[in-house]
This record gives sequence, C-alpha cells and structure tokens, in this order.
Amino acid sequence: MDSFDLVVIGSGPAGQKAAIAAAKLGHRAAVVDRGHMMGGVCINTGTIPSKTLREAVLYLTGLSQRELYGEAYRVKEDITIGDVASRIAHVVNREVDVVRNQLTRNHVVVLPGTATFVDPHTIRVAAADGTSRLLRGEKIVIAAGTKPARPDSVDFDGETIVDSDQILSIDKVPASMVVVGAGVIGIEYASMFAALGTKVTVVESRATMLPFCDDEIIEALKYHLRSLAVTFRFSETVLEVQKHPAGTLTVLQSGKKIPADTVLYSAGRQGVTDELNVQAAGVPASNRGKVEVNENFQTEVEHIYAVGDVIGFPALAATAMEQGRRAAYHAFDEPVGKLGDLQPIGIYSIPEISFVGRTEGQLTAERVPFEVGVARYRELARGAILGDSYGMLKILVHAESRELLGVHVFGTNATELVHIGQTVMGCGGTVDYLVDAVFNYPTLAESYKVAALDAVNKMRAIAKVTQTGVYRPLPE
Ligand SMILES: Cc1cc2nc3c(=O)[nH]c(=O)nc-3n(C[C@H](O)[C@H](O)[C@H](O)COP(=O)(O)OP(=O)(O)OC[C@H]3O[C@@H](n4cnc5c(N)ncnc54)[C@H](O)[C@@H]3O)c2cc1C
Ligand SMILES: NC(=O)c1ccc[n+]([C@@H]2O[C@H](COP(=O)([O-])OP(=O)(O)OC[C@H]3O[C@@H](n4cnc5c(N)ncnc54)[C@H](O)[C@@H]3O)[C@@H](O)[C@H]2O)c1
Repeated sequence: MDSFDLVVIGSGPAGQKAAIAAAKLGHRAAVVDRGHMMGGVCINTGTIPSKTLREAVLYLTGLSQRELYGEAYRVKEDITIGDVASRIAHVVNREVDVVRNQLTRNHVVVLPGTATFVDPHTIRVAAADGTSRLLRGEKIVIAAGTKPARPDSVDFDGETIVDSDQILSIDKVPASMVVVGAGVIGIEYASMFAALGTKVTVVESRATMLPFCDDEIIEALKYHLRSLAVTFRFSETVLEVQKHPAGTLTVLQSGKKIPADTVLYSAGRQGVTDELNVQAAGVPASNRGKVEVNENFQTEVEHIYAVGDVIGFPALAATAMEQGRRAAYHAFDEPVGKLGDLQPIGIYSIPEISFVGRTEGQLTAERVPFEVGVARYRELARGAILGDSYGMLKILVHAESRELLGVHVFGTNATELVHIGQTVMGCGGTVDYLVDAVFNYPTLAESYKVAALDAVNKMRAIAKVTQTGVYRPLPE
C-alpha cells in the first residue's frame, strides 16, 4: 500500500491548492480524481465552460456592440452550438493542461480513479479499467465538490431535459427554453441563451432572485433580461417536467403548463459524498451530501479535512482554493493568516454583477447609518467608448466614520472593478481616499471617484443642515 503525508480526494480548485500547498511545505501529496475530471467541476462542467460560453456568445452575437452599431448588428447570423463548442473545448483542454502541469511540477502524485474510504486512514482507488489500489493518508482532504440535484419527478434525457452539466452538450440552440431555478447557474444560462435568441422562461419558487444581491442591481438585471425576451415566473414551483414527442411541458404547482424545446433544471446542487462512503471514515454527511467542518476545515475526525463546495456556502471557486490552502497549512502546522470576511461575489449574467461588503438592505436592517454614492457608466467617457450606457457603480459609505461598507457594480467589467473597492475596504479606507485619488482617464475605474464625490456631496448637504439648523430644500 502506498503511503502519503496527504491524500486529497478531488482535483477541483480546492483539492489542487491543498495538494500544492502540502507539496510546497515539503510533504508527499497525492490527488485522486476520475481520469476525465482533472481540474474538477470548475474546469470541466462548471465555471470555465460556462464563462467561455458567455464570452463566445457576447462576441458572436455582437450584443455588447449594438449601442454603437445598431440593434441589427451581429458578428455571425445563425450561431450554432458548434461555433461555441470549439472555443469551450480549446479553453477547457488548455486549463486541464495547466492544472496537470502544476501538480506534476510540484511532485504531487496524480491517481486516476474513484476514491472510497475503507477506514479513517485508508482509501481504495478504483480505476476505470477495473483495477484498484489502496492508499494510506496520514492526513486526508475531502474536496469532492457537488453534482446537480436531480429530483425523480424530472425525466432527464440529456437532450431536451438537461441539468447544468448536460446543457454543454445539447446539439442545437433551442428556440424556447424553461430554466428551473433562478439561482446563479439558472440566471447565467438564462442570460446566455436569451442573448442567443432563445425565448427563455425562468421559474423560481421564491418571490425574487439572487436575494443576497443589492435590490436595485437585481431590478436593473431583471429589466435587461426582460428586454432580451426573458419571462420570469416568481413564487411558482415546478412540480413536474414532462417529455412529449413535440417538446417538453413544465408543470407548475399553480396549474400552469409551459411548453418549451428544452428545459434546464438548475435548482441546486448536492455534495458528492455517497460514492466516497465517508461514513466508513466516521465523517457524517447531511442528506444533501454536505460535510460540516470547524474553522480550520477539520471534520469530526481530526485528521480528515473538507474544503470547497462539499462544505457548502459560498460554493465559489476562489473560496474553494483558499480553503484548500488553509486546510493543508493547518494539517502541517504552518501558520496561516486570518481568513478575511471581504469576499467578492461575481455573477456572470448579461450584464454582469459583482459586489463586496454589505447591501443597502442589510445596513438598513442593522441600523447602520450610511450614504450612497452612484456613478453611471453613461456619464463616463469609457462607458460611451464601450457602448455601455446602463452600467453603474454604487458605493455605500458609513455616515459617521466615512468608511466604505459595500460596493455594488452592474455592467461591463463589474467582476474586475469590484476589487478596487475590496482593496480599499480591506485596508480600512474611507470615501475620502477615493475623493482625493486620481484615476486613469478614460476608464471605468474612474466610477469610484465619481461615486465617492456623489456620496460626500450628499453627506455635506446633511452636515450643512445641522450646522445652520435651518432646513432648505435643494433647488429643483
Ligand atoms: C455551471 C457552473 C458555473 C459556475 N460558475 C462559477 C463562477 O463563475 N465563479 C465561481 O467562483 N464559481 C463558479 N461555480 C462554482 C465552482 O465551479 C465551484 O465552486 C468549484 O468548482 C468548487 O471546487 P471544488 O474543488 O470544491 O470541487 P469541484 O470543482 O466540484 O471538483 C470536485 C472533484 O472531485 C472529484 N470527486 C468527487 N468524488 C470523488 C471520488 N469519490 N473519487 C475521486 N474523485 C472524486 C470530482 O470528479 C471532481 O472532479 C460554478 C459552478 C457551476 C456548476
Ligand atoms: N458566478 C458564480 O460565482 C457562480 C455561477 C454558477 C454557480 N455558482 C455556484 O453554484 C451553486 C449552485 O447554483 P444553483 O443556481 O444551482 O443553486 P441555488 O441553490 O443557488 O439556486 C437554486 C434556485 O432554484 C430554486 N428552486 C428550487 N427548486 C425549485 C422548483 N421546484 N421550482 C422552482 N424553483 C426552484 C431555489 O429557490 C433557488 O433560488 C451556487 O450556490 C453558486 O455558489 C456560482
């Protein structure tokens, strides 16, 4: 039996970083994953293919250029799945190669196969050719990720009724599509297919979507998606999805029936702990396959750690990587700094959304006094150059300490821009830093200064009232 200081189950972002961190500390590490899944869900079926598809859709449809060249502008008429599939395959293959190379150059042993716990230190790896081997891990990291939740009431066929893994292999762009679940996955794919010209209906059992985001930004996103012919059915639950010779029928609890060529069922994901038989190691898993951990990412069994999507929220690639690194450092007694609580969220809808810190709703509920500063892309020279008139950046500033409490961005490059605000917030910066800073021109980053000036102008107006003790309405 081969012995390792660390055995990692899963080669997604969490597993990769755990294994490399251990190797960099001089330990012998191995990563187990199925041969076709090197790089995890992230590279093969999740983040990377979906973000590549989005980029291909934006380019081929010419959507982001239509403000400049007119509504009829297209780079290519009749976009086919083949047009986008080749770009996805190119990027996925490249990224798999990068991961494989990083692991091997750090002397991490890659073992293809499915891992199953035999006991708390022993793992059986069953290879695709039917052979199996046993490994001993002094420490073990479970980074097994998640898979789409697939209820029995839905007859998935991989062609017309698909989950978010299968959507990548449909053979044509459907004329109509029902998206079940307005979570991040549902909204990102709804945006992409709507941009391709598919008539999309989104069904969501909650009264709204993406409730953790700023209300104003979600309103703006809904407006944009409606203008791409997306229909929303909120507060409606899908009971059943039927397959008929002429298409699919999505049956709602309210009695409504929605016909469509394709149904994307994207109503949540569950942890992949069943095949792993975590019980044999003494690690409990919830009925959604999730594993509980302490602040060091240790499970109930001290030498077994769990990181990434398998431990649940926030289930993001960037967080998964950081959790993996931290678990390995803890396992091998390497000091590690405090995990910051300023983690950005990026949603690659069309247009994209990103934020860091708290929302207006949260601050109001917490009775934190704050002021809002807004910059609209249509007033930025870079916005005009790019043809983005709808984008906006909003900063939330503490009314007394003047610290930044939140940054919310909607529009081109939102997921990049947010990091400026994250850095200022991480360093405890105030709105005055942004007021005094000089930004490159013409840039979207300039929106920070515009928003900061807007916030301090409002704060000054409040201060003036208190200084004079006289209330004078602002001129119309
Ligand atoms: C459609 C989609 C889009 C997404 N977009 C984004 C995005 O834009 N930004 C973002 O930050 N996040 C995004 N995510 C989430 C992101 O992909 C995950 O947070 C990330 O992949 C989690 O990494 P992980 O290491 O925990 O596991 P995963 O990437 O899920 O990898 C787990 C690996 O473990 C392997 N495994 C499981 N069980 C076993 C076993 N018994 N034996 C051997 N191997 C096993 C699996 O084969 C898999 O390869 C998206 C997810 C989806 C589905
Ligand atoms: N850009 C990103 O960072 C990104 C992109 C995609 C996915 N992800 C990650 O993947 C995870 C999973 O995403 P998801 O969208 O599958 O799950 P989710 O759990 O976030 O969303 C599922 C949605 O489906 C709804 N729903 C459930 N059952 C329903 C029914 N029968 N009828 C109608 N609506 C129903 C739920 O109310 C929920 O809003 C996310 O938590 C996220 O962290 C991140």
